[in-house]
Amino acid sequence: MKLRFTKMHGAGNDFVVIDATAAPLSLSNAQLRLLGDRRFGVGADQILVVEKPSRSDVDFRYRIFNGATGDEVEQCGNGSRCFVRYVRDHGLSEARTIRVETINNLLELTLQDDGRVTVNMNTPMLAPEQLPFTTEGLQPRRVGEADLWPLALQGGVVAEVALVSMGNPHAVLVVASADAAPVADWGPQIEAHERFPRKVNAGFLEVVSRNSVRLRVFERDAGETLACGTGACAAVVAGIRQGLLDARVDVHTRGGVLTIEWAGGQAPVMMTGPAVTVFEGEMEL
Ligand SMILES: N[C@H](CCC[C@H](N)C(=O)O)C(=O)O
Repeated sequence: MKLRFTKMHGAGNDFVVIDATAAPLSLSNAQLRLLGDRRFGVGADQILVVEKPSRSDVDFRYRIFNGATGDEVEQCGNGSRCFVRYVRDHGLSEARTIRVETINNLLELTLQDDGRVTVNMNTPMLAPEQLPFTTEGLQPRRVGEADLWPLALQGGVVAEVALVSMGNPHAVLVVASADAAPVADWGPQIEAHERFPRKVNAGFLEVVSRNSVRLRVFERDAGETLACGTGACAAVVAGIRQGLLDARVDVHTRGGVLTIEWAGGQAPVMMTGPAVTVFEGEMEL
């Protein structure tokens, strides 16, 4: 089958985007992994499939698959911004604000005049069972409003993590230096830790000031990406709850800057950042 696709990125987190609004598309796990493969396929952190919505009060539905495993996931912040650029550039919508459903959420996204996209990422979920995370036998350490959970890693190392779900699960560690953080060593251990039955995205957060942070994320089923949108949201929520950050924070990732705003409590997390089309292509699948 010949498949048309668009290659995009949001702050260096890259995607293959496919239009399935005209006809349903069912890609096998092997086909999804081939699309994501950086040697034998197109190469991308995630594959995004744009579909017609399942309900009348929403404009589109979009599905997200991690490129390395072909597994479907609940949420993708950088991907949601690229989704908006995609539907506008491909004439699928003229609207400036678009409502889109994912497998477990409903997002409202707005294309800004400067070309960036603002996404209402909804209220963060903070209960361990919402990630899920198994807590038995563990006692968290309270810092501000946040519970920091001790994760036993190899070599007697204990990593204290704050837990935040943005629809997908995140474990956030505060570190002295993002550049020097042991992302390659601790990232996979946290990602696959037995207390996360559905694995987890691991964020390494360096607080530069109350309005500026540096962040690296070892993503679930993707490894370290240049940016992680839901990871940036989770990190800012974790930092605010620990009393380290104000309500509006610039998150400096290796691929670019995302601006995250959260007023606390049940307020939604608002994420603003870039969405770039790199090229259009076609692949025999
Ligand atoms: N690896 C993530 C999905 C992609 C999230 C990330 N690319 C973003 O921008 O939020 C997970 O398995 O939950």
